[in-house]
Amino acid sequence: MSYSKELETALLAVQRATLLTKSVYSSHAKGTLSKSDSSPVTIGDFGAQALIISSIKHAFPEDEIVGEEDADDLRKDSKMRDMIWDLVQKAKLEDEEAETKIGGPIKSVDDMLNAIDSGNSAGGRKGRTWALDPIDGTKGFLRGGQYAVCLGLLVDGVPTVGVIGCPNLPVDDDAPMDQSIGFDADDKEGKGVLFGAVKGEGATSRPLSRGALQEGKKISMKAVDDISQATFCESVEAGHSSHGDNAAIASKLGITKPSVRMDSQAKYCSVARGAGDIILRLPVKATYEEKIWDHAAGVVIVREAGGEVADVNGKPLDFGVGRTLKENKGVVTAPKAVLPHVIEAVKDVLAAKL
Ligand SMILES: Nc1ncnc2c1ncn2[C@@H]1O[C@H](COP(=O)(O)O)[C@@H](OP(=O)(O)O)[C@H]1O
Ligand SMILES: [Mg+2]
Ligand SMILES: [Mg+2]
Ligand SMILES: [Mg+2]
Repeated sequence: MSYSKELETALLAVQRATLLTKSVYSSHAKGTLSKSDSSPVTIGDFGAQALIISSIKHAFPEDEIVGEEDADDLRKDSKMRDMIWDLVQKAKLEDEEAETKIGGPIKSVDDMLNAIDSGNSAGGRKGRTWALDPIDGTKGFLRGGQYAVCLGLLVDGVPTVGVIGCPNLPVDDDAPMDQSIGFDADDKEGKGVLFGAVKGEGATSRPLSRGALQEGKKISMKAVDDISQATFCESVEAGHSSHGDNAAIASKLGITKPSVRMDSQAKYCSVARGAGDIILRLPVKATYEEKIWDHAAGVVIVREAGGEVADVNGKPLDFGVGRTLKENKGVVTAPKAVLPHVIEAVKDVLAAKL
């Protein structure tokens, strides 16, 4: 079946939400709270979740949504709630037809809080479920690094549509992947990319705009003939991915170039357009369960660009078991043809640690 309406809705919804996040990114007051797992959340995360869920509910009222955030803290904190309401009202696409397609503005504060809380689906194997990460890489967002607004559609547990907005990546698909950021609030610097993919139909990138969608261009991964020349990427945060294990695996593969460290699913987008080759996310803690919203959209984009993902044991990622990837450990991404080789190196390094 065709997913053209799903793709268009997701592209517009993510694009509108990036406008909100950009306004928070360039302001000093990010309204940061600490969540129960002591990870940060900002007014940008809440506002983006409200806008995207209201877009999905407008176009597909029956669909389930697994969103990272909930509104519990906001129901107790009127100052924070008012800051978010202000942001949400200002974030509008400058194209009436586009804005109408995603339902127009949210009507009231209660509707905004209810939208945020509609991301409470338990997920699962049956039916249509959107996995939403309103700001992925919140720590990068706070540090002035990369971050991404990520929305994936799972159909019977299978990642089927993926859309990611990366306001701080260069528009040029051939730009090298480095850590230079330099965000420009007036969009003068050629930064801000919107990636999209539908299972079986390929992946595209287009510049983020403030109105109607720009035209998309096909993207694809680079072929890796000599794995020792591959570029590998990993999280900036050592608490999210074991830099030591990642380095040992790279060395086993003969890779001598240092890793490129980047926050968020901007990593998936970068390798999907050939700016890097391999992503290593080796678990830091054996008990950590990866969240489906941290991977669903990126997995569709990377697969449609010629890549494949698996966990550290080479098992396919199972998105149909709830809000987390509890049947998997870690995530490894590479061009399809070389993934088995990378997984062998991962297994060797992990076995040597036992
Ligand atoms: N101990 C841990 N291991 C792996 N991932 C973790 C983690 N603690 C938090 N994360 C996840 O790492 C994500 C960011 O990934 P990256 O390091 O690639 O930027 C966070 O997403 P959010 O920023 O959306 O909360 C969070 O869900
Ligand atoms: Mg978070
Ligand atoms: Mg995330
Ligand atoms: Mg997040």
